[in-house]
Amino acid sequence: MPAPEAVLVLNSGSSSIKFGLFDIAAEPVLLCKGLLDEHEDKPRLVVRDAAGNTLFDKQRAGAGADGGHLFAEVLAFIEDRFGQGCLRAVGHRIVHGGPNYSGPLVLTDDVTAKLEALTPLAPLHQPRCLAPVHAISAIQPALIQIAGFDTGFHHDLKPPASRFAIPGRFEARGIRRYGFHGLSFEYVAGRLAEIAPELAAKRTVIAHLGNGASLCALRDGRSVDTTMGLTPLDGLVMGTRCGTIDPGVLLYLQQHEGMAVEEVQHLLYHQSGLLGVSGLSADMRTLLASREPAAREAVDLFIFRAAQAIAMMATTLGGLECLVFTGGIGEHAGEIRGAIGERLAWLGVHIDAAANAAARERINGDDSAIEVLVIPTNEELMIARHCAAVLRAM
Ligand SMILES: Nc1ncnc2c1ncn2[C@@H]1O[C@H](COP(=O)(O)OP(=O)(O)O)[C@@H](O)[C@H]1O
Ligand SMILES: CC(=O)OP(=O)(O)O
Ligand SMILES: [Mg+2]
Repeated sequence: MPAPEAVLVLNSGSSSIKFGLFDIAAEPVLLCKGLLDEHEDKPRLVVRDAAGNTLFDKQRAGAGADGGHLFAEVLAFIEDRFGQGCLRAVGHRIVHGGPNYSGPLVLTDDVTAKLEALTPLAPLHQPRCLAPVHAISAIQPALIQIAGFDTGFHHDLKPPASRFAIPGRFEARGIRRYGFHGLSFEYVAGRLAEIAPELAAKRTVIAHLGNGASLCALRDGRSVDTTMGLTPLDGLVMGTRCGTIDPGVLLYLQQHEGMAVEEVQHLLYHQSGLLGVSGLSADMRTLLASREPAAREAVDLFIFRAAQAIAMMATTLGGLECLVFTGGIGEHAGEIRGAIGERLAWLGVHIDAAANAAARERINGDDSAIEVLVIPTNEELMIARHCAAVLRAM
């Protein structure tokens, strides 16, 4: 078998790095996927084939994370299995593109440095997205690396959706609403057009409910509003992030609770959201299984705020015809989808209990005024498509 023309895609999240290897000779096809877990004291590399069978699972004992070494192992595994020189490029999910970057592009040292300078706008994500870029260029300096931006899909967001109600001079300095999860929204919007072309032009809200969570309002398949802002801290309740909060709380904490700026940042990014409210876990599965009242309170707040925000997006769109759930919670937690649907019954949402429990693609009841779908996201495939386009243009 000839060596494939492959791209390795890295999706660096807040707790682990997912990756996919794609053959990009034609429409990208997944060759294998896996997980790089640098957390705790035993870095772990797991590789599975496209069907999910484990090809490689190695947990190395040893003190401290050693991310660079894990990347060397991934690259060696790929060459070993798929042939020397098969790798054309590495694609990365970069969370913040700032005002200057939206479409996929080749990461030069200059671009990487400019993206690094955006770290204050996504402190939880940006360093974790960029660390693999450095690690890989140290191992294989000649390998092309390509960025796909989470902010890119919202690039055309316009006022009033893009504006904060602060003086315009701040906007001129790039302090505006950007939005995130764009690779996921772009993939899901494309998939929606494939599986239900009649819905492609409908007023649609996509709910990406994962560890991070946000909504996107789509008109004619394009983003016209979203719940995240300058940073991925705004909007919905998330695993460890607070989402929308009275900005007066931040001032109060600093002025009257004696908290330093860094402590407030840590509180809002790492200790809030589902984890903060429940005092138990950031993981929706754990909370749904718990009998602790505080766990229930966290789940109820998540549902309340998600439903409120969907209605807000519907107002942007001047109505709602289609609602799509995606992300770890959106795809797997039927209880959460059902409860959000109940709170939106007044809007004409009716989720069919049996279809929802079975996580079918279409979960609305026949009498629902709004189509409700579950579409699994695939950020890695979206990045692979972007990489293929960049390589073709080179
Ligand atoms: N079967 C399930 N039931 C409820 N929640 C689930 C289920 N599977 C995954 N989740 C939740 O999905 C969230 C992680 O979402 P995911 O999109 O995978 O996160 P990430 O942003 O890290 O990619 C966690 O809160 C997890 O508990
Ligand atoms: C932007 C964002 O919130 O990403 P994640 O869901 O991976 O945390
Ligand atoms: Mg995610």
